[in-house]
Amino acid sequence: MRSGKNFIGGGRRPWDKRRGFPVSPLRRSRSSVFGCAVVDELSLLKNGLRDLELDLPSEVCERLLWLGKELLRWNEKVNLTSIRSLEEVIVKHLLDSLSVFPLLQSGERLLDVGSGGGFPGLPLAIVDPVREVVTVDAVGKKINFQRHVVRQLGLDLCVSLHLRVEELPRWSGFGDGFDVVISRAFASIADFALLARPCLTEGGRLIAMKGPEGERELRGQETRLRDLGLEFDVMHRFSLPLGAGERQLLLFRRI
Ligand SMILES: C[S@@+](CC[C@H](N)C(=O)[O-])C[C@H]1O[C@@H](n2cnc3c(N)ncnc32)[C@H](O)[C@@H]1O
Repeated sequence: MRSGKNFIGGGRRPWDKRRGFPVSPLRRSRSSVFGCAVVDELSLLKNGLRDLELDLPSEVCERLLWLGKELLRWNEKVNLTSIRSLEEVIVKHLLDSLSVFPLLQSGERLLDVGSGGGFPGLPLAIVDPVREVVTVDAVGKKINFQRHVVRQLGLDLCVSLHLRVEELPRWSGFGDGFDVVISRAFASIADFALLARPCLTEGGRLIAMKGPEGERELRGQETRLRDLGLEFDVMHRFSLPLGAGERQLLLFRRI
């Protein structure tokens, strides 16, 4: 894992005490990647993680793959994602979610707004289970899935809430708010900032996970963001593996 900073390695890990986690020997099945037969699922995940400079223990990779498979299993009955293959789930959900991991600092309390099937919140909680992660979504069936994952993986510090983010400051566990509020495919930068700003601690950060449209969306919004008490900090660009698209991570700081 990158610099090992955020991962409590060695000794007994939080999930060791879990009962009933469906541990099965990893199937290293060969399969197609977006149509071309190339690598097995574990290699696809590990290669992508390496590109993100994340070196995760095998059991963490196993948990991530389990999440991907479980998402697809539930998706046969409950519509959670438009993605239908495990390869695409690995690239577009797991790896994309984890692209933000190197930007987080150890111990920061994280809120994922409009988390849908749990992205990016659940992969981030799996990789760093000693971080407090709260995910919210307005749709109950999506939160039901997330709660199932949280239970099965014993993610004791991850809480999934069925509510609108506007209601979150009234939640009993809100406390002083969140050090980092993140969203992916949730709303325009301006709307995300408006809704998320009340959830930030002083000095806290917003991270908008965007496609290539991020930079364009940001243009001309600085004054509006400043009026909300937010300042643009930095943008990170990267490409998903296998030509799955450009991504932009836009960071803002509460001033
Ligand atoms: C396009 S999905 C993105 C899901 C996930 N972040 C991802 O990238 O896969 C947007 C999600 O935002 C949720 N949402 C929309 N408005 C919301 C609000 N005001 N509060 C909480 N969730 C909201 C929707 O229910 C939906 O699940």
